Amino acid sequence: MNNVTDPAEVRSGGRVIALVPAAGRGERLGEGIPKAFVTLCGVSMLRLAVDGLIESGVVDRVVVIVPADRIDSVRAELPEGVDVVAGGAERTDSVRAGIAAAEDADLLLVHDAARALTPPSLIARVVAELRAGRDAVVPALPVSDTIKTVDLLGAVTGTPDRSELRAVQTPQGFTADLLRRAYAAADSLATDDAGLVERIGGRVRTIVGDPMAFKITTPLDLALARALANDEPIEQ
Ligand SMILES: Nc1ccn([C@@H]2O[C@H](COP(=O)(O)OP(=O)(O)OP(=O)(O)O)[C@@H](O)[C@H]2O)c(=O)n1
Ligand SMILES: C[C@](O)(CO)[C@H](O)COP(=O)(O)O
Repeated sequence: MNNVTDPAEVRSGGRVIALVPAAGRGERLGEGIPKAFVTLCGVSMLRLAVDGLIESGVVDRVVVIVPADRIDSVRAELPEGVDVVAGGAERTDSVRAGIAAAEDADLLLVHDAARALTPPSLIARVVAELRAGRDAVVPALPVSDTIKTVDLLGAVTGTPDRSELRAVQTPQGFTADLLRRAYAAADSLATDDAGLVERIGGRVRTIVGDPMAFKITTPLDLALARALANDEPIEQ
């Protein structure tokens, strides 16, 4: 086991473990099965996401987090060496389970099975930023719509300056120590892992994301992903 503690060594030779939360229900997709097991070109989103991480060449170990009743079938489907653990009710719970299983990590990536077409080059760029000295790195893209804040009745309460807004993607990368501290301090759920790091005062750096890393959430997203998976090589 690599047990690097020197910060410089963490950067240069530290062990990278990627967590792939895949225990969601996929209610917005509405396919009737957990989303990570919906297929593109006959391959599950989970398998595509794992393959992308492996193809990036920058990940030492992959831990997937799945519904408890899928553990055995996922072990059979995924390449040998990929670890499989049970998820929880919310994404934050599932990531927490993955962190517990990644005790030998120096650097942690948290990815979504739902971002099945993420190019390996994006994964490599996130790890390169961590190795260059960043503690928390998230891929992000400018938003193309105007974003409004609203109250519970739907009345508009504000229009944030769009130039300051970004839509963030995964994988999000962290030093393992920082992410563990963020999760230890978390007393409520977050919609992304960087949000928990922000809550403990961590500095999170964005890098330019990739449109192919979009999250397959709705039936329209799935139609787009299936069209892209048929028409394009997965690697960019
Ligand atoms: N309890 C949960 C909820 C989500 N996820 C994972 O987190 C990623 C992003 O979540 P999302 O896209 O919201 O997936 P679902 O929760 O499945 O979608 P929905 O909210 O529509 O049910 C997905 O890979 C999903 O499987 C998870 O591991 N455990
Ligand atoms: C983590 C995430 O993919 C970053 O954009 C996103 O916040 C997950 O949100 P979801 O509602 O759980 O899909």
